[in-house]
Amino acid sequence: EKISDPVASYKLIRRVSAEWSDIVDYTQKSLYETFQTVLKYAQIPQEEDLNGAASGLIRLQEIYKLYPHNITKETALTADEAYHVGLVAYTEEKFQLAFLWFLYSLEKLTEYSTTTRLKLLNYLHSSAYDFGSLPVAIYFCRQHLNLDPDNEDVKVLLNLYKILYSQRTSNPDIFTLNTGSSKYETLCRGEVVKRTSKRQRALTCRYSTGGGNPRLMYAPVKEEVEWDDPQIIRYLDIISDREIEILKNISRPLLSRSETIGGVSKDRTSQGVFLGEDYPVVARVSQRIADVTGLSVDSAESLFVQNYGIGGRYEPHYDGCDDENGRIATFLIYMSDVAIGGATVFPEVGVALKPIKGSAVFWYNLHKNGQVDLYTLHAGCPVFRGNKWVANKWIHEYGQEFRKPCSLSYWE
Ligand SMILES: O=C(O)CCC(=O)C(=O)O
Ligand SMILES: [Fe+2]
Repeated sequence: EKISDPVASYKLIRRVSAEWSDIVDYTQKSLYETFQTVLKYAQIPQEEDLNGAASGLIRLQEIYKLYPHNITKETALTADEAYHVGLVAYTEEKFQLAFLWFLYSLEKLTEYSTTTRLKLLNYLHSSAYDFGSLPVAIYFCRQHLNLDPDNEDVKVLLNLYKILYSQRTSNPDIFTLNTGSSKYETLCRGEVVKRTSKRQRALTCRYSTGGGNPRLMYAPVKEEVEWDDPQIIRYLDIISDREIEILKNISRPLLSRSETIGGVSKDRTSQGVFLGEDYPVVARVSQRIADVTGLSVDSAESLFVQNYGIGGRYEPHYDGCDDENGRIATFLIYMSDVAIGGATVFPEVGVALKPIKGSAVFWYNLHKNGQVDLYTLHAGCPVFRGNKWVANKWIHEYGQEFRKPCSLSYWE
């Protein structure tokens, strides 16, 4: 949480996961039982966590168009570390990034590295080949053969690459990254769509008492329209720094990997926990949500607190579904600022919402007729620098009959 540089964070995870097992081995021999118990239950990063961190770096590179040299500007990786990131990219079939990491590793190679030149050359030509860049594959294959002239397998490969090269016309440039061009990725990079002046005029702000709610009369909330259709409202200063600290402190020891409908997934790399109303601060936040939105929170889900680490993200999805008592609305509270990245984006409408600590955004996922509003597709962009904390309150249909009545039109 304290480390904001993604590469430094990767290195720390790597160090702890590697060195910890040495400490464990060493202390197995000790007689101190309590120490052993601590070791057994401590949550020390495992190989899976380390691979996850490498995968996070790769996702950041893809979205923000970062070469190994860009992302390691502040913190360099060693040849062994870069080799590991390359391997993870390779297993994810991201051959161009794998290639660039192997190349970086080659540059950083020293006599103390565990990784060898031979291994790297082997991966360099395979990843260039897999990417479709045959001249580069041939170049590194020749280098490989220079170093290991009797290797028959490599000779066969070199011939194969040559034959394929003579037959192929396309030759993609493996040294130049192309950014993902999906709307989601564009928005995450901050390439905002220009707004028409009519649209801009609709984006107003005001103090609101939630339609004369007694609890808000003396302390109206600051409300900003972030988008008009679907309406996305931002509430500023909706939660205090002290409440945020309490929520984080309650959540920290309880966090576990968030899931999607299909279970744990690469699409959603955050940790989360549902907090019950028996915590006074949670009950207070729920009441405030009910006050400002004018909706009932009786049928809502418990508050879901989430933390996103390196490259942590939630790929585009809908919160709502057509079920009876579906998630009619989302109230998303930002419990941290994020130095770079981590915006909530709506690719169908071209909106990017920056996390602002203490603020919240609110939108309806469902039309009045209960069907999903397809414009509410949204995503949490990868966190590039810093740490992102949010809390979600998903509000459901039951209980809103008189607060958000259906329309007379079936289509509305
Ligand atoms: O973290 C974000 O910005 C979005 C989170 C989200 O969409 C969700 O948890 O459903
Ligand atoms: Fe969502």
